[in-house]
Amino acid sequence: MWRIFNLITVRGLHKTFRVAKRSTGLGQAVKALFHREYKAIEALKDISFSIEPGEIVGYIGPNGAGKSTTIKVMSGILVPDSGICSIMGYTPWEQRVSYVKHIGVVFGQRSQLWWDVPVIDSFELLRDIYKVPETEYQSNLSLLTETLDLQELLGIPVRQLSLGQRMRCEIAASLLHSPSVLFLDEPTIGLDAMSKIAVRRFIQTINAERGVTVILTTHDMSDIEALASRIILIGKGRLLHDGSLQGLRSQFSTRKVITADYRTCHRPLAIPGAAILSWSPERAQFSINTGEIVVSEVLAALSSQVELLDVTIDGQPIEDLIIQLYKEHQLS
Ligand SMILES: Nc1ncnc2c1ncn2[C@@H]1O[C@H](COP(=O)(O)OP(=O)(O)OP(=O)(O)O)[C@@H](O)[C@H]1O
Repeated sequence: MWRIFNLITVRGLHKTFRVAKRSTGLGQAVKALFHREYKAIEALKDISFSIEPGEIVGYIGPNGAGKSTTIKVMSGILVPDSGICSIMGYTPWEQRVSYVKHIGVVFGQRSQLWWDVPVIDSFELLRDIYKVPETEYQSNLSLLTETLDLQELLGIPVRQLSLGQRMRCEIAASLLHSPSVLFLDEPTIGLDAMSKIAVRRFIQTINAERGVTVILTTHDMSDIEALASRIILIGKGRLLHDGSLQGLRSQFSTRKVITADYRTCHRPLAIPGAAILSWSPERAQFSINTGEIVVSEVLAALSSQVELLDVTIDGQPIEDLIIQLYKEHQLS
Protein backbone atom coordinates (compact mmCIF):
# COMPACT_ATOMS: atom_id res chain seq x y z
CA MET A 1 0.00 0.00 0.00
CA TRP A 2 1.13 3.59 -0.64
CA ARG A 3 1.90 5.75 2.31
CA ILE A 4 -0.22 8.88 1.95
CA PHE A 5 0.93 10.58 5.18
CA ASN A 6 3.75 12.58 3.65
CA LEU A 7 3.10 16.24 2.90
CA ILE A 8 3.40 15.38 -0.80
CA THR A 9 2.90 11.91 -2.20
CA VAL A 10 3.18 11.31 -5.93
CA ARG A 11 2.73 7.74 -7.15
CA GLY A 12 2.79 6.34 -10.67
CA LEU A 13 1.95 9.57 -12.51
CA HIS A 14 1.44 9.21 -16.25
CA LYS A 15 0.63 12.02 -18.66
CA THR A 16 0.48 11.74 -22.43
CA PHE A 17 -0.16 14.66 -24.77
CA ARG A 18 -1.77 14.05 -28.13
CA VAL A 19 -0.39 16.38 -30.77
CA ALA A 20 -1.22 16.73 -34.44
CA LYS A 21 1.54 15.49 -36.75
CA ARG A 22 3.00 18.26 -38.88
CA SER A 23 2.52 17.70 -42.55
CA THR A 24 5.23 18.58 -45.04
CA GLY A 25 4.53 19.56 -48.62
CA LEU A 26 1.30 20.78 -50.22
CA GLY A 27 -0.09 17.28 -50.92
CA GLN A 28 0.35 16.21 -47.32
CA ALA A 29 -1.15 19.51 -46.07
CA VAL A 30 -4.29 18.99 -48.21
CA LYS A 31 -4.54 15.38 -47.02
CA ALA A 32 -4.25 16.59 -43.44
CA LEU A 33 -7.35 18.78 -43.95
CA PHE A 34 -9.44 15.63 -44.28
CA HIS A 35 -7.48 13.19 -42.18
CA ARG A 36 -5.44 14.53 -39.31
CA GLU A 37 -2.81 12.27 -37.86
CA TYR A 38 -1.80 12.46 -34.24
CA LYS A 39 1.16 11.32 -32.25
CA ALA A 40 1.40 10.70 -28.52
CA ILE A 41 4.05 12.39 -26.40
CA GLU A 42 4.56 10.62 -23.10
CA ALA A 43 5.52 13.55 -20.88
CA LEU A 44 5.38 11.60 -17.59
CA LYS A 45 6.00 7.86 -17.28
CA ASP A 46 5.40 6.39 -13.85
CA ILE A 47 6.74 9.26 -11.71
CA SER A 48 6.76 8.59 -7.94
CA PHE A 49 8.26 10.47 -4.99
CA SER A 50 7.36 11.81 -1.54
CA ILE A 51 8.28 15.12 0.02
CA GLU A 52 8.29 15.96 3.73
CA PRO A 53 7.33 19.33 5.27
CA GLY A 54 10.12 21.90 5.20
CA GLU A 55 12.15 20.28 2.43
CA ILE A 56 13.63 22.26 -0.47
CA VAL A 57 13.71 19.90 -3.42
CA GLY A 58 15.44 20.64 -6.72
CA TYR A 59 13.41 19.08 -9.55
CA ILE A 60 15.81 18.97 -12.46
CA GLY A 61 16.24 17.49 -15.92
CA PRO A 62 17.09 18.51 -19.48
CA ASN A 63 14.67 20.36 -21.81
CA GLY A 64 11.45 18.49 -22.38
CA ALA A 65 12.08 16.11 -19.45
CA GLY A 66 8.64 16.67 -17.93
CA LYS A 67 9.43 19.11 -15.12
CA SER A 68 6.79 21.73 -15.92
CA THR A 69 4.23 19.01 -16.61
CA THR A 70 4.83 17.61 -13.11
CA ILE A 71 4.53 21.06 -11.53
CA LYS A 72 1.31 21.69 -13.47
CA VAL A 73 -0.15 18.40 -12.23
CA MET A 74 0.96 19.16 -8.67
CA SER A 75 -0.55 22.63 -8.79
CA GLY A 76 -3.84 21.33 -10.18
CA ILE A 77 -3.57 22.93 -13.64
CA LEU A 78 -3.23 19.60 -15.47
CA VAL A 79 -5.01 16.31 -14.91
CA PRO A 80 -2.77 13.23 -15.25
CA ASP A 81 -3.92 10.15 -17.21
CA SER A 82 -3.31 7.96 -14.18
CA GLY A 83 -1.52 7.96 -10.84
CA ILE A 84 -1.90 9.47 -7.41
CA CYS A 85 -0.96 12.97 -6.29
CA SER A 86 -1.81 13.83 -2.72
CA ILE A 87 -0.68 17.16 -1.32
CA MET A 88 -1.71 18.05 2.24
CA GLY A 89 -4.48 15.53 1.77
CA TYR A 90 -5.81 17.19 -1.40
CA THR A 91 -5.89 15.81 -4.91
CA PRO A 92 -4.89 19.05 -6.67
CA TRP A 93 -7.04 18.82 -9.83
CA GLU A 94 -10.12 17.56 -7.97
CA GLN A 95 -10.24 20.02 -5.08
CA ARG A 96 -8.61 22.94 -6.82
CA VAL A 97 -10.54 25.76 -5.17
CA SER A 98 -9.78 24.75 -1.59
CA TYR A 99 -6.34 23.38 -2.50
CA VAL A 100 -4.87 26.55 -4.05
CA LYS A 101 -5.20 28.41 -0.74
CA HIS A 102 -2.34 26.23 0.54
CA ILE A 103 0.07 26.58 -2.34
CA GLY A 104 2.00 29.32 -4.10
CA VAL A 105 3.11 28.95 -7.70
CA VAL A 106 5.63 30.97 -9.68
CA PHE A 107 6.21 30.20 -13.34
CA GLY A 108 9.30 32.19 -14.32
CA GLN A 109 8.10 32.53 -17.90
CA ARG A 110 4.52 33.54 -17.11
CA SER A 111 3.01 36.27 -14.94
CA GLN A 112 0.25 36.00 -12.38
CA LEU A 113 0.12 39.78 -12.08
CA TRP A 114 -2.19 42.05 -14.05
CA TRP A 115 -0.03 43.72 -16.66
CA ASP A 116 -1.50 47.22 -16.81
CA VAL A 117 -2.22 47.98 -13.17
CA PRO A 118 0.19 48.96 -10.36
CA VAL A 119 1.68 46.00 -8.50
CA ILE A 120 -0.18 46.85 -5.29
CA ASP A 121 -3.53 46.58 -7.14
CA SER A 122 -2.61 43.06 -8.27
CA PHE A 123 -1.70 42.20 -4.69
CA GLU A 124 -5.07 43.48 -3.46
CA LEU A 125 -6.91 41.50 -6.12
CA LEU A 126 -5.05 38.38 -5.00
CA ARG A 127 -5.95 39.17 -1.39
CA ASP A 128 -9.62 39.24 -2.38
CA ILE A 129 -9.39 36.10 -4.55
CA TYR A 130 -7.73 34.13 -1.76
CA LYS A 131 -9.89 35.80 0.93
CA VAL A 132 -6.83 36.61 3.02
CA PRO A 133 -7.84 38.22 6.36
CA GLU A 134 -6.76 41.89 6.43
CA THR A 135 -4.33 41.56 9.37
CA GLU A 136 -2.61 38.54 7.78
CA TYR A 137 -2.42 40.35 4.43
CA GLN A 138 -0.92 43.49 5.98
CA SER A 139 1.68 41.55 7.96
CA ASN A 140 2.66 39.43 4.92
CA LEU A 141 2.77 42.50 2.70
CA SER A 142 5.09 44.40 5.03
CA LEU A 143 7.39 41.38 5.47
CA LEU A 144 7.53 40.72 1.71
CA THR A 145 7.97 44.41 0.87
CA GLU A 146 10.86 44.67 3.28
CA THR A 147 12.67 41.42 2.46
CA LEU A 148 12.19 41.61 -1.31
CA ASP A 149 12.79 45.37 -1.39
CA LEU A 150 9.50 46.21 -3.12
CA GLN A 151 8.68 49.61 -1.66
CA GLU A 152 9.61 51.54 -4.80
CA LEU A 153 7.84 49.05 -7.09
CA LEU A 154 4.37 48.81 -5.58
CA GLY A 155 2.98 51.86 -7.42
CA ILE A 156 4.37 50.90 -10.85
CA PRO A 157 2.38 48.99 -13.51
CA VAL A 158 3.83 45.53 -14.05
CA ARG A 159 4.57 46.11 -17.74
CA GLN A 160 7.04 48.84 -16.75
CA LEU A 161 9.08 46.60 -14.42
CA SER A 162 12.39 44.97 -15.35
CA LEU A 163 12.47 41.17 -15.33
CA GLY A 164 14.27 41.06 -11.97
CA GLN A 165 11.82 43.54 -10.41
CA ARG A 166 8.84 41.61 -11.80
CA MET A 167 10.22 38.31 -10.49
CA ARG A 168 10.49 39.74 -6.96
CA CYS A 169 6.87 40.90 -7.25
CA GLU A 170 5.77 37.48 -8.61
CA ILE A 171 7.35 35.72 -5.65
CA ALA A 172 5.68 38.14 -3.23
CA ALA A 173 2.33 37.61 -4.99
CA SER A 174 2.64 33.84 -4.58
CA LEU A 175 3.16 34.20 -0.82
CA LEU A 176 0.54 36.80 0.19
CA HIS A 177 -1.86 34.06 1.34
CA SER A 178 0.76 32.27 3.52
CA PRO A 179 0.96 29.00 1.53
CA SER A 180 2.65 25.94 3.04
CA VAL A 181 4.01 24.70 -0.29
CA LEU A 182 5.71 26.83 -2.91
CA PHE A 183 6.27 25.65 -6.50
CA LEU A 184 8.92 27.63 -8.31
CA ASP A 185 9.38 26.91 -12.01
CA GLU A 186 12.61 28.59 -13.16
CA PRO A 187 12.37 31.46 -10.65
CA THR A 188 15.77 32.95 -11.51
CA ILE A 189 15.57 32.65 -15.30
CA GLY A 190 17.05 35.74 -16.93
CA LEU A 191 17.95 37.45 -13.66
CA ASP A 192 21.25 39.22 -13.08
CA ALA A 193 23.65 37.95 -10.40
CA MET A 194 22.41 40.37 -7.71
CA SER A 195 18.72 39.55 -8.26
CA LYS A 196 19.47 35.83 -8.25
CA ILE A 197 21.18 36.12 -4.90
CA ALA A 198 18.28 38.20 -3.50
CA VAL A 199 15.69 35.64 -4.70
CA ARG A 200 17.71 32.69 -3.35
CA ARG A 201 18.23 34.38 0.02
CA PHE A 202 14.53 35.03 0.25
CA ILE A 203 13.65 31.40 -0.54
CA GLN A 204 16.02 30.29 2.22
CA THR A 205 14.42 32.72 4.66
CA ILE A 206 10.82 31.65 4.11
CA ASN A 207 11.89 28.01 4.30
CA ALA A 208 13.84 28.47 7.54
CA GLU A 209 11.49 30.90 9.29
CA ARG A 210 8.08 29.81 8.05
CA GLY A 211 8.79 26.18 7.25
CA VAL A 212 7.52 26.61 3.66
CA THR A 213 8.21 23.50 1.58
CA VAL A 214 9.76 24.43 -1.75
CA ILE A 215 9.80 22.51 -5.03
CA LEU A 216 12.12 24.21 -7.43
CA THR A 217 12.72 23.49 -11.10
CA THR A 218 15.74 25.14 -12.65
CA HIS A 219 18.49 24.73 -15.20
CA ASP A 220 20.73 26.87 -13.04
CA MET A 221 22.88 24.50 -11.04
CA SER A 222 24.05 27.28 -8.75
CA ASP A 223 20.37 27.66 -7.66
CA ILE A 224 20.39 23.98 -6.76
CA GLU A 225 23.72 24.20 -4.98
CA ALA A 226 22.60 27.25 -2.98
CA LEU A 227 19.14 25.95 -2.06
CA ALA A 228 18.34 22.29 -2.50
CA SER A 229 19.55 19.57 -0.18
CA ARG A 230 17.71 17.00 -2.29
CA ILE A 231 17.59 16.49 -6.04
CA ILE A 232 14.97 14.68 -8.06
CA LEU A 233 16.23 14.17 -11.60
CA ILE A 234 13.89 13.29 -14.45
CA GLY A 235 14.65 12.63 -18.10
CA LYS A 236 12.31 11.74 -20.96
CA GLY A 237 9.43 11.56 -18.47
CA ARG A 238 11.11 9.04 -16.16
CA LEU A 239 12.48 9.52 -12.66
CA LEU A 240 16.19 8.80 -12.78
CA HIS A 241 17.59 9.87 -9.44
CA ASP A 242 16.19 10.91 -6.09
CA GLY A 243 18.63 11.69 -3.32
CA SER A 244 20.66 14.21 -1.42
CA LEU A 245 23.06 16.49 -3.22
CA GLN A 246 25.74 15.13 -0.91
CA GLY A 247 24.88 11.55 -1.90
CA LEU A 248 25.02 12.50 -5.55
CA ARG A 249 28.42 14.03 -5.01
CA SER A 250 29.82 10.99 -3.26
CA GLN A 251 28.30 8.67 -5.88
CA PHE A 252 29.84 10.49 -8.79
CA SER A 253 32.52 12.78 -7.55
CA THR A 254 35.71 10.78 -7.39
CA ARG A 255 37.90 13.55 -8.76
CA LYS A 256 39.37 16.21 -6.50
CA VAL A 257 41.73 19.05 -7.20
CA ILE A 258 44.34 19.80 -4.50
CA THR A 259 46.11 23.15 -4.56
CA ALA A 260 49.18 23.43 -2.32
CA ASP A 261 51.09 26.62 -1.42
CA TYR A 262 54.52 26.04 0.13
CA ARG A 263 57.77 27.74 1.06
CA THR A 264 59.86 28.23 -2.12
CA CYS A 265 61.13 24.94 -3.48
CA HIS A 266 62.80 24.73 -6.88
CA ARG A 267 62.63 20.94 -7.05
CA PRO A 268 59.47 19.76 -8.96
CA LEU A 269 57.16 17.65 -6.80
CA ALA A 270 56.21 14.09 -7.57
CA ILE A 271 53.24 12.51 -5.76
CA PRO A 272 52.57 8.87 -6.69
CA GLY A 273 48.94 8.41 -7.76
CA ALA A 274 48.34 12.17 -8.32
CA ALA A 275 48.45 13.94 -11.68
CA ILE A 276 50.20 17.30 -11.66
CA LEU A 277 48.05 20.02 -13.23
CA SER A 278 50.47 22.91 -12.67
CA TRP A 279 53.70 23.62 -10.81
CA SER A 280 55.72 26.66 -9.72
CA PRO A 281 58.36 27.05 -6.96
CA GLU A 282 55.56 28.31 -4.61
CA ARG A 283 52.43 26.48 -5.72
CA ALA A 284 51.38 23.16 -7.27
CA GLN A 285 48.02 21.79 -8.30
CA PHE A 286 47.18 18.09 -8.45
CA SER A 287 44.20 16.11 -9.61
CA ILE A 288 43.42 12.85 -7.83
CA ASN A 289 40.90 10.09 -8.13
CA THR A 290 39.72 9.41 -4.58
CA GLY A 291 38.95 5.83 -5.59
CA GLU A 292 42.68 5.30 -6.09
CA ILE A 293 44.35 7.52 -3.51
CA VAL A 294 43.00 9.31 -0.44
CA VAL A 295 43.60 12.99 0.23
CA SER A 296 45.55 12.33 3.46
CA GLU A 297 48.12 10.22 1.55
CA VAL A 298 48.68 13.10 -0.88
CA LEU A 299 49.07 15.57 1.98
CA ALA A 300 51.55 13.26 3.76
CA ALA A 301 53.60 12.89 0.56
CA LEU A 302 53.49 16.66 0.00
CA SER A 303 54.60 17.58 3.51
CA SER A 304 57.54 15.17 3.28
CA GLN A 305 58.78 17.12 0.23
CA VAL A 306 57.92 20.78 1.02
CA GLU A 307 56.97 23.04 3.92
CA LEU A 308 53.23 23.46 3.34
CA LEU A 309 51.74 26.95 3.91
CA ASP A 310 48.19 26.40 2.66
CA VAL A 311 46.12 23.64 1.03
CA THR A 312 42.72 23.81 -0.68
CA ILE A 313 40.73 20.80 -1.85
CA ASP A 314 37.96 21.30 -4.41
CA GLY A 315 35.37 18.75 -5.49
CA GLN A 316 33.93 18.37 -8.94
CA PRO A 317 31.63 21.30 -9.78
CA ILE A 318 27.93 20.41 -9.73
CA GLU A 319 27.53 21.28 -13.43
CA ASP A 320 30.02 18.49 -14.27
CA LEU A 321 28.16 16.07 -12.03
CA ILE A 322 24.88 16.79 -13.76
CA ILE A 323 26.43 16.49 -17.23
CA GLN A 324 27.89 13.13 -16.12
CA LEU A 325 24.46 12.05 -14.89
CA TYR A 326 22.75 13.13 -18.14
CA LYS A 327 25.38 11.21 -20.14
CA GLU A 328 24.95 8.16 -17.99
CA HIS A 329 21.21 8.17 -18.71
CA GLN A 330 21.85 9.07 -22.36
CA LEU A 331 19.97 12.34 -22.09
CA SER A 332 22.56 14.56 -23.70
N1 LIG B 1 0.42 21.20 -23.74
C1 LIG B 1 1.23 20.36 -24.35
N2 LIG B 1 0.88 19.79 -25.52
C2 LIG B 1 1.69 18.90 -26.15
N3 LIG B 1 2.89 18.54 -25.67
C3 LIG B 1 3.31 19.07 -24.51
C4 LIG B 1 2.50 20.01 -23.79
N4 LIG B 1 3.17 20.37 -22.66
C5 LIG B 1 4.34 19.69 -22.69
N5 LIG B 1 4.42 18.91 -23.79
C6 LIG B 1 5.52 18.00 -24.14
O1 LIG B 1 5.78 17.18 -23.01
C7 LIG B 1 7.17 16.99 -22.82
C8 LIG B 1 7.57 17.51 -21.43
O2 LIG B 1 7.42 18.91 -21.42
P1 LIG B 1 7.70 19.81 -20.13
O3 LIG B 1 7.33 21.22 -20.47
O4 LIG B 1 7.07 19.20 -18.93
O5 LIG B 1 9.29 19.67 -19.99
P2 LIG B 1 10.32 20.48 -19.09
O6 LIG B 1 11.16 19.46 -18.39
O7 LIG B 1 9.61 21.47 -18.22
O8 LIG B 1 11.19 21.20 -20.20
P3 LIG B 1 11.95 22.63 -20.23
O9 LIG B 1 13.17 22.49 -19.35
O10 LIG B 1 12.33 22.75 -21.67
O11 LIG B 1 10.98 23.68 -19.77
C9 LIG B 1 7.85 17.71 -23.96
O12 LIG B 1 8.10 16.78 -24.99
C10 LIG B 1 6.81 18.74 -24.39
O13 LIG B 1 6.96 19.04 -25.78
